[in-house]
Amino acid sequence: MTDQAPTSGPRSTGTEPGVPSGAPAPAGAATAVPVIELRGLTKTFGGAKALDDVDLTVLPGEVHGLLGENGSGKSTLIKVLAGYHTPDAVDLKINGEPVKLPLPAGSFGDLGLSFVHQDLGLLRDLTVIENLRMVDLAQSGSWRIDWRAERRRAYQLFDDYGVSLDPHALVNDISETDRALLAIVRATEGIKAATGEDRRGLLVLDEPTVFLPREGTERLFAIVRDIVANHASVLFVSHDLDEVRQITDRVTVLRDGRVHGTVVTAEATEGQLVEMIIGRRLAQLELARPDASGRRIAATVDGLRGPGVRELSFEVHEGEVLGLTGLIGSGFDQVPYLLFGARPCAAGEMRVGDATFALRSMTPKRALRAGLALIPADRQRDGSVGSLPIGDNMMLQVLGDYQPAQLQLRRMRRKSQELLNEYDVRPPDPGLAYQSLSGGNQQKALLAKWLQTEPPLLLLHEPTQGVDVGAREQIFRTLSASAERGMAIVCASSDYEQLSAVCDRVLVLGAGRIVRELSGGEVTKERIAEQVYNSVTLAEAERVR
Ligand SMILES: Nc1ncnc2c1ncn2[C@@H]1O[C@H](COP(=O)(O)OP(=O)(O)OP(=O)(O)O)[C@@H](O)[C@H]1O
Repeated sequence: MTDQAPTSGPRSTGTEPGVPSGAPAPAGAATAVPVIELRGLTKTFGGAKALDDVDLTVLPGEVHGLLGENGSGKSTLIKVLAGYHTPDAVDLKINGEPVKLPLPAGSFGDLGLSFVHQDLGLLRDLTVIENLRMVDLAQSGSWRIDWRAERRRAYQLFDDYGVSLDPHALVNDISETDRALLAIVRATEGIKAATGEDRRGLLVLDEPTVFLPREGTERLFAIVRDIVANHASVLFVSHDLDEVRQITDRVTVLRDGRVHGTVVTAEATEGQLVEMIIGRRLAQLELARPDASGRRIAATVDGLRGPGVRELSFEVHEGEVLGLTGLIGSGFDQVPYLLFGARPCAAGEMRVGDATFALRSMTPKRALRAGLALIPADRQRDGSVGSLPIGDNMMLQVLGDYQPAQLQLRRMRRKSQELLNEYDVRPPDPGLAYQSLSGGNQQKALLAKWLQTEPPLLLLHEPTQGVDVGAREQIFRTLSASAERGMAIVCASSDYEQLSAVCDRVLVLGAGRIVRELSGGEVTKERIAEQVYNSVTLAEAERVR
């Protein structure tokens, strides 16, 4: 059975093939055979139903959004399609042909499916070019690889996509943004190769924009439009409703593993989509905090230089949330890692309280001792131990408060349970492996882990990426409350809505320097966006001056 969207809201199209009138109809789709027709998909993990009798139809030439709260089953659906999970039950047709799941490894490409998974699916110890060509080279059967020709092709390809990537760089050493772009280029090339002249295919993008600053998203959307113009389709998973409304034709909303409804995007307001996703409306978020500019300075950064950062000096007050933003390559996203000693920097000093640190010799250990905490964007790699239970992950940082640990296990478990409930991590079971949590729930657990330590200076990079609209608001409130208690927070983000919701002040970076400071009433989504777009000109003017 399929729940349907409220009748007073946007017109539900159910899950039947066919394009409703009023939708930006993909050419010829009304009569066309669906690219994907899923019926009755059910998947359980250890008795818990992650997907329950799900139907989904994606039409040719359509961008279809897949929405839902954290843990509602979106990635599981995608991993079933990719052959990673074996479903309990499903009927699947691809381009009208019945297909038996799970697909043998690697065979989804032959059926015209291509994926960008949430974790991007790249091998970090290999180079950019090896990741790009991995599958083709493995399947080519040739014993010799002409690396010079491969490099030429890679440069040409990156040029065509307007991305600047070094083919020989190790994937481990490139930025999160570049990794996302690489995965997108690889998958897009995959679908082009698979769909050829008139075969129809599906590019599946599971939260592809979380690592992409605004202009990266625009580049991705241009790629998506190009794909659907050529009659292939895209399944697009995102928590960003602006993006969803901009790029999708229809959306299907999952709630607790079941289809809540499928609607024509153009006929739904943002409020209606929110209500379909979380089952309630969001109240206007007002986080009025006292002005922190007169409070004591919590940290001063002087002359910071490092990869992407040319000369940066700023201070942050106790109780202040300071935002850092900019375009790709402006350096804003490097700052939290450089200050924490997680990436090597060339020069600079930081004063925290009474202590002064040469940033060149900063290490995470010293940073922690100085009262800093870092919540990185790449939670799977940098923020956690995936195979350990959620509870252990959350208590790692405060083990010292529970000594001897063998005798305090029950207290630790109680505390981690409390935190899971407070941060609405689902399922709230401290004994489950951290990696079995959905992406957004991992992020909530990570925030809980660090915020409980009440660090005097908290460094954040894209703190709500992958988090659903309801939980995101809860996180904004938590950050605001932490600041009110005196915590100084530095938040690097390209999410202007997030910055405007939580920040007292925002520094816009261009070419590694501060080009604009916004404070008070200037900290709005529109004003931040405007200044970021102007930052190239501002950075150039600054350089000439
Ligand atoms: N390998 C696994 N083992 C156990 N449970 C799992 C596993 N993978 C997913 N789950 C559970 O299945 C449910 C659906 O997870 P899924 O990752 O599909 O959610 P999602 O909608 O993609 O969420 P998000 O928006 O946070 O990425 C969650 O309760 C999750 O904990």
